[in-house]
Amino acid sequence: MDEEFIDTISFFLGLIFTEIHKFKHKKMSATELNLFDKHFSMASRKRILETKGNPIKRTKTEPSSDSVESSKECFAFNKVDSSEKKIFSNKYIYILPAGIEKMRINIFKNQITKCGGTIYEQFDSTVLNTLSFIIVDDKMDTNRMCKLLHLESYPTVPVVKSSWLSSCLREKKILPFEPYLLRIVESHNDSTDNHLKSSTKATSPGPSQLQTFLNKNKISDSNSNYSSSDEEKEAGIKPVIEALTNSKVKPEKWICAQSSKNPKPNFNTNITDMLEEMAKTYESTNDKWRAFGYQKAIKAIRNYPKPITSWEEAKSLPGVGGRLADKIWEIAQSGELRKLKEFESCEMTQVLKLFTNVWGAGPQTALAWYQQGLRTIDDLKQKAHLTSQQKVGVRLYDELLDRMPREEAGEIEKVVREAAESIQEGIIAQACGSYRRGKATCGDVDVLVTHPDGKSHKGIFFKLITKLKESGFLTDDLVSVEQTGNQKKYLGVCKLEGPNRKHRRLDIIVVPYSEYGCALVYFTGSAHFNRSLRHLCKTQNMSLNEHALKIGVVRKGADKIYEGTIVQTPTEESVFEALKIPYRPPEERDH
Ligand SMILES: Nc1ccn([C@H]2C[C@H](O)[C@@H](COP(=O)(O)OP(=O)(O)OP(=O)(O)O)O2)c(=O)n1
Ligand SMILES: [Mn+2]
Repeated sequence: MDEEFIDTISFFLGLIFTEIHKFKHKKMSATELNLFDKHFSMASRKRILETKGNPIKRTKTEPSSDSVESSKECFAFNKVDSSEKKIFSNKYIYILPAGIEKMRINIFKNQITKCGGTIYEQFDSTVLNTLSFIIVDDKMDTNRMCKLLHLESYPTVPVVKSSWLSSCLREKKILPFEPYLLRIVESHNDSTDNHLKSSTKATSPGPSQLQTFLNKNKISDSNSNYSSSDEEKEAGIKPVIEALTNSKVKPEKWICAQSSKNPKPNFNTNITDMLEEMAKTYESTNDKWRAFGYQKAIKAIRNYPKPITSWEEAKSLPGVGGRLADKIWEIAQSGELRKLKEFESCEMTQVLKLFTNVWGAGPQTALAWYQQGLRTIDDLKQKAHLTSQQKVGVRLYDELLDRMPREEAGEIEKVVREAAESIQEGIIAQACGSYRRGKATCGDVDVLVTHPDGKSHKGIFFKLITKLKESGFLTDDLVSVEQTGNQKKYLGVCKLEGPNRKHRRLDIIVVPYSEYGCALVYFTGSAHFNRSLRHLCKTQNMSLNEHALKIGVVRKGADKIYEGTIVQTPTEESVFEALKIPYRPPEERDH
């Protein structure tokens, strides 16, 4: 995907996160609850009778042994084997996936099946008669649920929030629906009846028993503002997006306008540490947007000038919605986060984290390995089908995860520089990345190579790599050559001579001198600093990447209609100048 496109999506997503609000739940009275339970128990008895011999197709999820195992841990299903507790026998369940993490859905499905229940993989109105209940995300509201399920009104089966299911699984019994039932949306104005009509689009001829009951008792919800009608939703979000699309960020309002040096103290490290762990977990389970949401919130919390002392304070931060505010508040109050503990005790999450740390393996590969029953790095070594990169990643697992002291990165830079100079006089070889930003430790070394005469860089790439291999410095290749335009990149592993040396990741990038200014900015980073520069560019009809800075770019939405023209930027300083921002030394770009 185009990086600019990702920037745009990330930016708007952040915005939308900020726009989402949570409203407090009102509870049903005991009488209301009794009526409700009575209705549902009657309805479900009737359904069970009806379903005998009913030909409607149901798909039963195959409980794969590993995921059942993992969920056993996730829900503390130990000691008593859950299979002995068939709490969902004769229950036909549909889980509306919107808003529930993929992994959680899989766990639910496996657990329900193990507890004797039947999962409907597909929903359409014909299965309604046979369903026992519908599970929805805790944040779901009635309008949205009806819309997603293509229902004209609240269905005649209980619609229950997923936390009810979690509690049932944990306690190994069917708990009362209260307070987990999804209720009909009520208006903010007083004319409840009117609103009920419009909000539920009560178009069904002769309202159902449930509908009548709800109307009579004026049951109200809760999350009404989160996602109401389409029109309301569009009216709320679209203008904000339009306003932002049209906005021009002035250079002085640029996201990274502050130097990263002497960063503000973080008054909420306990919170950001735990949320970081959550974000990492979501990354390893391929839940990119959730991970992004957490990262955005973490940034806001880091910048917050004092310890967070209330839920409202947490909720007021950019990027923090109600559910995240709940978590922040939970940490602030108790020093713990149940959800994180759940993750930590969940085998699958832990194994996915372990596997996504293998160089060359992403979340999908990690999941595939997990599904094959592999659990440890040794399992991978012995049983997995590995690419050549993953073989290196597995063999050097611990060493490649270890960050090196910056002094060692300096030594590696020196070896590459001396080899390059011995091939071509006057060559420039500069370690960029975290090393150039002055970080105390480096994950890898990113050496940028060029020649000021504008032509001698050509042909150096293969000579340099060969030389470093012959000397035994480069031990493994990950990507032998990756060509983008006029730049060539090598990704591999090196090891300095001497005792107690570890294998380290090394990238070597050879660029023409004409692209050196932009390449230096790009490979020095940080990645966040680069994103902020690209965002700034967009507001000035420019574009920036590792090759060039262009002006006069014409965009329509995420597309570039006109590519613009290259501005000569021979030095890093000239890039900043063209962007109309003051030069920022590398150590002040560590955002
Ligand atoms: N998605 C990315 C990845 C990298 N980069 C740029 C900025 C980084 O600073 C530089 C080097 O990438 P690294 O992944 O090596 O990151 P760092 O060197 O900053 O950190 P580390 O110490 O983890 O290597 O490339 C980027 O702009 N966007
Ligand atoms: Mn690096």
